[in-house]
Amino acid sequence: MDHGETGGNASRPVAASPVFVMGVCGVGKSLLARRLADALGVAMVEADDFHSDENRRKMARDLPLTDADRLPWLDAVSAAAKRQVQSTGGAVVACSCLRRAYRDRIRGALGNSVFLHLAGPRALIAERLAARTSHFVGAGLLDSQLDILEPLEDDESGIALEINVPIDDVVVTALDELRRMGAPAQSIV
Ligand SMILES: Nc1ncnc2c1ncn2[C@@H]1O[C@H](COP(=O)(O)OP(=O)(O)OP(=O)(O)O)[C@@H](O)[C@H]1O
Ligand SMILES: O=C(O)[C@H](O)[C@@H](O)[C@H](O)[C@H](O)CO
Repeated sequence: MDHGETGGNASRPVAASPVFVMGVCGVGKSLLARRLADALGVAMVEADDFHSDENRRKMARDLPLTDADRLPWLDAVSAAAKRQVQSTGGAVVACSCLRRAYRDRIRGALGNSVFLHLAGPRALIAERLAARTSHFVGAGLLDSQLDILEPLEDDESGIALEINVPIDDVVVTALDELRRMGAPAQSIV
C-alpha cells in the first residue's frame, strides 16, 4: 500500500467517481474523509502526504503556497486517487482544492469527481486549529486560504456542508448527499 493511501477494500462494489473533501486548513477534511472512506469501503487519500519538503517547510512557517507550489502537488494527489479508483474502485481524498482552477485540473486528470466543501465560521475553524497540536499547519495559514477560496460553482458536482455540528451528523449528511447525487451509492451500507 502506498504512503498516504489507506483502507481500500477491493471486494466491495463501488462507483468510480472519486470524492474530494475540500476546504481551508483545519476545517475537518481529514476527519470526514477518513469516516467516509470507511463507510464506503474505499481508500482514503491524504493530500498532505504528497507535499514536497519545500511546501511543508513553507507551510510550517505560515507562508501561503503559490499556484506553482500547488500544481505539482495536485497532480501527485490526482495520480494517487486514480491508482485507488483503479485498484479498489473508489477513493475519498482529503484535499483543500481551494480554487476552481485546481478543481478543473483534478477533473482533467480524473474525469468526473464529486467535491464536498466543508465550510463554517472562521472563529470555529481557528479554534479547532489552535486545539490541534499534531500537525505541521497551524492557524497562521487560515486567512490566506480563506482569501483565495473559491466555493463550488453551479456546474460543479458537489455540495457545501456546514461544520458547526457533531462529526457524526456531517457524515450522515455527506452520505445522504452522495446517495442523492448517485455518486458511490451502491457501496453505502
Ligand atoms: N465536526 C467536528 N466537530 C468537532 N471537531 C471537529 C469536527 N471536524 C473536525 N474536527 C476537529 O478539527 C480539527 C481539524 O480537523 P482536520 O485535521 O480533519 O482538518 P483538515 O481540514 O484536514 O486540516 P488540514 O487542512 O490542516 O490538514 C481536528 O482536531 C478534528 O478532530
Ligand atoms: O495550501 C493549501 O492548498 C493547503 O494548505 C494544503 O496545501 C494543505 O495540505 C492543508 O490545507 C494543510 O494541511
